[in-house]
Amino acid sequence: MIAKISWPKNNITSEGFRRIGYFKARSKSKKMSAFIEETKSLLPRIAFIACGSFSPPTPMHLRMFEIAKDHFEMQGTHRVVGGIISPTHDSYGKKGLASALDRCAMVKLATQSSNWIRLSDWEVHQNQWMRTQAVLQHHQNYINNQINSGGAGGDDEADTHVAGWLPRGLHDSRDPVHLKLLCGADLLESFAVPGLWAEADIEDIVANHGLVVITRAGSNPGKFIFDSDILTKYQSNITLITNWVPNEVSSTLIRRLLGRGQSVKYLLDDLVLEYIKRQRLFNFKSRDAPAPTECDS
Ligand SMILES: Nc1ncnc2c1ncn2[C@@H]1O[C@H](COP(=O)(O)OP(=O)(O)OP(=O)(O)O)[C@@H](O)[C@H]1O
Ligand SMILES: NC(=O)c1ccc[n+]([C@@H]2O[C@H](COP(=O)(O)O)[C@@H](O)[C@H]2O)c1
Ligand SMILES: [Zn+2]
Repeated sequence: MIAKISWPKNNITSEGFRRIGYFKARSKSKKMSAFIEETKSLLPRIAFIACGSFSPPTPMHLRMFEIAKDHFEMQGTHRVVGGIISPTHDSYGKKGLASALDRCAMVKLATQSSNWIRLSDWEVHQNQWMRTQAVLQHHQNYINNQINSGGAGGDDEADTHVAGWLPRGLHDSRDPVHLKLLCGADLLESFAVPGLWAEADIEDIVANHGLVVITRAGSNPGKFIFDSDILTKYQSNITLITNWVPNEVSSTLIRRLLGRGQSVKYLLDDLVLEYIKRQRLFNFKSRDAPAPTECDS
């Protein structure tokens, strides 16, 4: 309990002076933290969007966001106000892609403990697979509309309900929020796969949005940027961040272990794992399950 402090009246004792000093120091440090908060609030606001399969979401997908947020906040250059996970459309058709419904449910569970990373299911609800540039543009436009209208709507999603992926505190100020694409180094390197990405999209992403790349084993993003004229040209818009605590977990490895009936506990969020077991995703085989009898076949 905090002791009640009686203020010295006329005859100020040495104890009184000590207390006055204490209050002065306290108000000084209060002023200082208010000053720091005010300074922070002047920094440009940014948010991240990660596009991928998330089949299933792994702790590394979430770590990417934390690593990126730490980076910008420690540099003291930006305020990170939100993180968005946007699973790709079912028609992306990649091997091992669970249904959008299941992937979205798993992302929701995986982000339950975060107060700033959220699911956007906009991409999966489109009629077809969307290019990443279009996904970025949609979310950026939606954020801009929300800010300009003070939260009163602005486009299709807002007409019915406010999108759940919008950063909390978006309306704390009218300052713009700049959305950057967050990815691992392997996604950056996929820019070089012939026919996979349109050059105009790559240029728009790096020139007008910005790219935040987290290192990943087996990739050399610094060299990849050096080797590309377009990426070198817009290098100032690409933030390359070294992950000093790498974890080579990947959705592919999780799917492989699950399919073999091996444990993935501690590699995956418990809630996500429960969901996978319940829905029997990824050929999940339980070693505890009774051996099939003749009647089962
Ligand atoms: N361990 C990791 N380190 C850095 N980035 C990662 C890591 N795992 C995934 N990412 C990034 O997360 C995003 C989504 O990736 P994706 O859904 O393909 O995950 P994945 O684990 O690579 O899955 P898969 O094995 O199915 O390819 C991509 O930008 C990818 O580079
Ligand atoms: N041209 C493009 O915009 C393009 C090409 C390939 C993949 N992608 C996206 O990149 C992400 C890659 O995810 P995976 O690493 O799981 O394949 C997905 O969100 C996919 O939609 C975009
Ligand atoms: Zn991948």
